Amino acid sequence: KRLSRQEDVPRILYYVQRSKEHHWCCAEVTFYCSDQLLCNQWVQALQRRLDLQGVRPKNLLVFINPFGGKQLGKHIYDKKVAPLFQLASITTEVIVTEHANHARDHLAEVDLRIYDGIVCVGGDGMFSEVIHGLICQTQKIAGIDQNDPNSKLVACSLRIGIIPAGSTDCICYATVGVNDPVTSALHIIVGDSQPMDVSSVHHNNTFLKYSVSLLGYGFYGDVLKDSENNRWMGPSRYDFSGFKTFLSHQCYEGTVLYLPATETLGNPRDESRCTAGCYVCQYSGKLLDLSNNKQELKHVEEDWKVVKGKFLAINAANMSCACSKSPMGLSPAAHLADGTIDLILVRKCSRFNFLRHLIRHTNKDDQFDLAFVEVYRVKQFIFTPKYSEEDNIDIRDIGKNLFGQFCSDHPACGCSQVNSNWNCDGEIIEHAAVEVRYVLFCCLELSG
Ligand SMILES: Nc1ncnc2c1ncn2[C@@H]1O[C@H](COP(=O)(O)OP(=O)(O)OP(=O)(O)O)[C@@H](O)[C@H]1O
Ligand SMILES: CCCCCCCCCCCCC/C=C/[C@@H](O)[C@H](CO)NC(C)=O
Ligand SMILES: [Ca+2]
Repeated sequence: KRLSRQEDVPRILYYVQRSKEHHWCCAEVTFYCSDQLLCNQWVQALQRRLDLQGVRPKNLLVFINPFGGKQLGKHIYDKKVAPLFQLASITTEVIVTEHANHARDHLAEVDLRIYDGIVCVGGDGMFSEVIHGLICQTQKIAGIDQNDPNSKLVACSLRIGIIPAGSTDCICYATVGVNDPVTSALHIIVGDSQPMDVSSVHHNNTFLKYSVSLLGYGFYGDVLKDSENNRWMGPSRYDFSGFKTFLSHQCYEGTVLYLPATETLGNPRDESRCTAGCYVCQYSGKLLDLSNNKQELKHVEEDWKVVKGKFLAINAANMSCACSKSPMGLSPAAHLADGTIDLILVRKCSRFNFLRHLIRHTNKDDQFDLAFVEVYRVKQFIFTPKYSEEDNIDIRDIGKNLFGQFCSDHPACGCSQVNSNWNCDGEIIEHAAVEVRYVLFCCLELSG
């Protein structure tokens, strides 16, 4: 950069600048050149360099959920993201969703070959819609039956970017390190990518959902269920329902069967923290490729472990699940793409002890260093509630009619005969009995 003379042609070069704690911003430098020809040569040479990179997207399909989080999705996209895409010469087709599952259904059908990636502006629920549409279309084309829990899914070739505009934004936070729309837009522009583990949830050999962040039964299932009635509160609905759910102190009885992940590196209580280029994920990725290409590793019955009991929470974390409320996450050492799930079992305990565990989600203390908390790194698990789901409906109805809340029927135990439901990336799964397994790490995220 040098001082401008009147006849000089100004050219602005925009670049990514790192600022505080994982934040990125767009900075610029202005060049002045009196030789027009030389100036154009420079611009063309730089453009050629950028084109050669290949990873940068040129055409994106953007979904905006206008009702996620504080309902600012459209504003965030128009004011903070679209101008950056324009500067980077990225063309976009923008769809503002009109109803829930609009993005999922569109993606399941549309010809995706013209796009270099998909962007979702919203929260975890919106990201979940997008991966469902994308995975479903990919399996349909490949003739894969998603209902068969043993099906080998085909990897999706498109990357998904998230512009955070939801309430928790845990998938964005856990992958980028922060939930900032400008940072995510810049990661998308430079073509960053991050593989992510995807788990499938089945019930009686029927496919229910895919999960990429948290699958939570008990506490997080009940928080979500209650919070859906208070969507008008925006993100604070989770605080309100969290407090109510904490006070209700419901525990749920059932059996967990799990298959420990023995071939991968690390364990849920080690000091490793998954970041871009993580060696644990790279090592595990190679192993997974090997076992996929050769023959499936056979698991004998003895490999499965059983835990029976009364649980306040069963949390299955595919990734750390870090978010602004829990900066280290529900499972700080979980990996984004190692093919495993951290299964956290919180057994029945006093309200005080449960509060100690919850508070440790928000600070750096070890939330697993408590006698009533167990954590396992698994490839697969099955949960069977003590009370069958058919009986459960009857019990719930009777309970509601007679007492308003069924748990008051046996206060001494504090254990509910009503089942909880699963919170799957912020979406409710009504079934309590589920079979969950790692299925693929295909969905590359642009904001990595
Ligand atoms: N136009 C729409 N009208 C109503 N619901 C929508 C619309 N578009 C998407 N949805 C649904 O809104 C739900 C919540 O969206 P989203 O995840 O973006 O926000 P959030 O729930 O506030 O955030 P988070 O998931 O991070 O807690 C999703 O389940 C999605 O299916
Ligand atoms: C009384 C103190 C209580 C403190 C509890 C703080 C715990 C915060 C943990 C946040 C949940 C992180 C897991 C993310 C789940 C998302 O998939 C989901 C949808 O966005 N969000 C929620 C809240 O269910
Ligand atoms: Ca994982």
